[in-house]
Amino acid sequence: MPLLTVDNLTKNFGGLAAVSQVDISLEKNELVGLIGPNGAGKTTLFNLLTGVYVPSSGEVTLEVEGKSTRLNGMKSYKIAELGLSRTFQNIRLFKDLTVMENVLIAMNAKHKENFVTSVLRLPKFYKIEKDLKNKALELLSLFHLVDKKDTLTKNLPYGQQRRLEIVRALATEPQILFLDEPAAGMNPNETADLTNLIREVQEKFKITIVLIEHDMSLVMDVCERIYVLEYGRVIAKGTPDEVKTNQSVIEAYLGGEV
Ligand SMILES: Nc1ncnc2c1ncn2[C@@H]1O[C@H](COP(=O)(O)OP(=O)(O)OP(=O)(O)O)[C@@H](O)[C@H]1O
Repeated sequence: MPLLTVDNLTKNFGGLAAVSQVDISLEKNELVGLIGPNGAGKTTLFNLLTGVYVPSSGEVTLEVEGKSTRLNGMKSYKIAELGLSRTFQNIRLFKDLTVMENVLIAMNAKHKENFVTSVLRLPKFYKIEKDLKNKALELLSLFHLVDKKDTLTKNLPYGQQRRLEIVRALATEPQILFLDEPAAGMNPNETADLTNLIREVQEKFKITIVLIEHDMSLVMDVCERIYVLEYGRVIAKGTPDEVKTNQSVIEAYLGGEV
């Protein structure tokens, strides 16, 4: 059984089918790319899978420990609690909080502690807080951000803000992580560094990662499987080699290098 099954998913905006009859399946612990020309429906698909939009039709089913859960129409926070986390194309951090505070807020959303324990500051509260801080430091260290932990987020260079977005998404301990153009605006060195990090994260945390990315070398390098969208429909899927040589894909990219 796949971890996530997307069946015949459609989202209409007025007369426009931004996502149309999409079938996708995600296995546990795989790295999957989602590519396609501008306006193909990639972000809309992420928005449907993470509860930002309600599908017009179709099914999204999550399989956890033998139990199927239908995600259609579920609120985003509920979907996040079930282990689907994401980053956004436009960075959405708390700019006036420190790097560490941004990570801790994401963690607290997951670890809603007993009210009495937190209000009365019982010993358990301090233990939980210490554990969360250690975990946050571990994640920040993986993303080379530990020395920035007390920096206000708005003062971080752009590339580091993008990395912090991923840390924050990981802090919720997701089973599936959706990354929406994580390398957008990065220079080639930062992109290469990010490619390695994405791979490392997937291996270390044994999670499924879905990546929307315009940087083809990143997608081809890092993804085991790729889905290609055009005008809201899946026009191809397969390994990077299969996708690269697929005629519909080459045409969708106007004969450009894929
Ligand atoms: N909220 C909305 N209301 C109306 N139309 C929308 C809305 N969101 C997206 N669209 C339209 O749906 C289509 C798919 O958009 P989407 O942003 O999902 O594409 P994309 O593949 O992520 O594009 P890009 O690579 O440029 O980010 C576009 O034609 C877009 O204008």
